[in-house]
Amino acid sequence: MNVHRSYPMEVSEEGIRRVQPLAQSGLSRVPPQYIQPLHTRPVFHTRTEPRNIPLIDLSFFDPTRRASTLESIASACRDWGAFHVTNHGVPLSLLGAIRRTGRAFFTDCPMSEKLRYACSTTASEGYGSKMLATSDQQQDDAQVLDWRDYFDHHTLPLSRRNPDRWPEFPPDYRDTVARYSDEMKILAQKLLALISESLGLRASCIEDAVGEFYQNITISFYPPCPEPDLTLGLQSHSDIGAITLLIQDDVEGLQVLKSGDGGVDKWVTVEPLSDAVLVLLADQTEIITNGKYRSCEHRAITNPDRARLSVATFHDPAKTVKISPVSELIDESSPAKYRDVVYGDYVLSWYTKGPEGKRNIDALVLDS
Ligand SMILES: O=C(O)CCC(=O)C(=O)O
Ligand SMILES: [Fe+2]
Repeated sequence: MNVHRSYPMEVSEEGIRRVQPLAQSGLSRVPPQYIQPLHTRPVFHTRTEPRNIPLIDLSFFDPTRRASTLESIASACRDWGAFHVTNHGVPLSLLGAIRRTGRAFFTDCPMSEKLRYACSTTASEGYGSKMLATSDQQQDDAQVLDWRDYFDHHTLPLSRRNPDRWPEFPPDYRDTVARYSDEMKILAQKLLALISESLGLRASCIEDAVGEFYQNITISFYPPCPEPDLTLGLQSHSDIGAITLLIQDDVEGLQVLKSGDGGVDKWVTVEPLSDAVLVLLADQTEIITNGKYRSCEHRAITNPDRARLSVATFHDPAKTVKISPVSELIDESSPAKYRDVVYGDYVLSWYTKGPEGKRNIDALVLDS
């Protein structure tokens, strides 16, 4: 059966299936390409033992609080690779504005208008949904699609920023994304400095290793899904750059993988906190810190009732930058654990092999 043709309504001109019209078509079962194999399906657990990721208040003024904040950052980075920050300096009205404008684009813009911004390759800017990577039907049948549409913006360096390629609706969309980009850059710098200091490094150490930020902002929209136990909004992955700053609306869905006692990993749902920003360490920070801090594996689950929105701001090195563990963290008793990698090669391998879990960074681990 040609499954592509059996759901004609939601396939756009360039052949990419958008999830939102599919969800709105009132189907009671998801098409087969969205069904996860048994081992990656979300297992719904009763929340008898709620566990929250660490919450760190960045408003320290006296030296004693600064020392304990650095200590909290160190343990959050070691144990989770993720933490919430409050009093982060980003105006709360701007967090509200980007959630509002992002949601308005997805819910109030007609599809014909959205498709003016359609992007057709995974790395390009614009309105997208996960695509089948090949034109080979058999191979396509083996792939699983995410229950998600998104808009990706190239925001920094300024030479990559062209707001004409972003939605015109709602009217403050472009200005909001540009202001949000600038604020997130400042916060990412502040956080990389604190993360460096929490390892006893000079404040600029990790930022120096990353170099000028290549920043992308992805607004993800997860429509309600009729079969949440069979699907994922976004498959499990770690982000490939240096540091990701994420906000969500009030609908739960993001989960982080927490390694537990006895080597048992558990998915923990990240509680939506409207004023907080979630920090996710990404793969290049794991390499730079020689594995002292690990990147955070995460995924998004779906729900049957409410659409969910998140805004992820990625800060990556330039493609030409060589990433390696910093010399300050290497000595005889703690040798380099990762081989050097040119960031562009890392990205290429990610797009070739796919994001599943953390297998890309695992390929760089040196034998001890
Ligand atoms: O929607 C979310 O909360 C996660 C988004 C994400 O992980 C990503 O875009 O890389
Ligand atoms: Fe991610």
